[in-house]
Amino acid sequence: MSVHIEARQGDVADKILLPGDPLRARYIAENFLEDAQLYNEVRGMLGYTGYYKGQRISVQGTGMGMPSAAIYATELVKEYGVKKMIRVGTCGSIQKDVHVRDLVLAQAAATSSAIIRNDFPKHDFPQIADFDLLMKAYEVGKEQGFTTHVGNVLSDDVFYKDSMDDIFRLGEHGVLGIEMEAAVLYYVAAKYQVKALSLMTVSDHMLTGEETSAEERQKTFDDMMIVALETLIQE
Ligand SMILES: O=P(O)(O)O[C@H]1O[C@H](CO)[C@@H](O)[C@H]1O
Ligand SMILES: O=c1cc[nH]c(=O)[nH]1
Repeated sequence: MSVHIEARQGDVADKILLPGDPLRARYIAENFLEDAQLYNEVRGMLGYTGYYKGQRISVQGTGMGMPSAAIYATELVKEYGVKKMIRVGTCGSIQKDVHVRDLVLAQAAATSSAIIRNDFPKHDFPQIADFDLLMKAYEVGKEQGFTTHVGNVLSDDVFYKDSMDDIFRLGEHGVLGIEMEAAVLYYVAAKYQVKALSLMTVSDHMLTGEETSAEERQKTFDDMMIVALETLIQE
């Protein structure tokens, strides 16, 4: 057991998917994994281990925001020996040509979080994806015919913002979308020398207000899971 995960040693696979929403973890376990076993219910942050195409894979909810994601990523790596982590999340687009339902691969993540700045007050330490995971996910996305964008995202501490001015300025500097966890996932991976990648489905559009139906959203989530799972087993 670790502080926030009640799994026993060996219950968690060394390859893991990390959705923010614990119910997305359950959805993945029920729809993509064979023989999935629940290993965590502490705080309702569901975690499962099962098999995808014969390979042992886990899926663990991380909650919303960087403090929560950092807790789960750290315990998974330090206490359970996880080596490859892929976040399967959602983001809001801040680019005209990045549409709702597209897939965003976070090559890097800017952040407003103090977590990294507190550790490195004198350095701007870039948060980057593992190159092999990134390359493989891009290849899989293209092979599957999914609209796949690669670039910077913003991992923000604030969901309800008083002003979008800075966010849209980041868009003018090429940032593709905003979400709340990728940067710290990359930071934990760098700290403990493991591999991490963040994939996001665009759930809403901050510039155009573009929306999608629940059914379409579900289909796109499924596309993202295929990219993430195929990447985890091939890389
Ligand atoms: O859908 P998830 O993975 O939770 O990701 C996004 O959704 C949440 C905000 O609604 C934040 O966690 C953000 O990063
Ligand atoms: O707009 C959005 C959409 C998903 N996640 C966020 O953090 N913001």
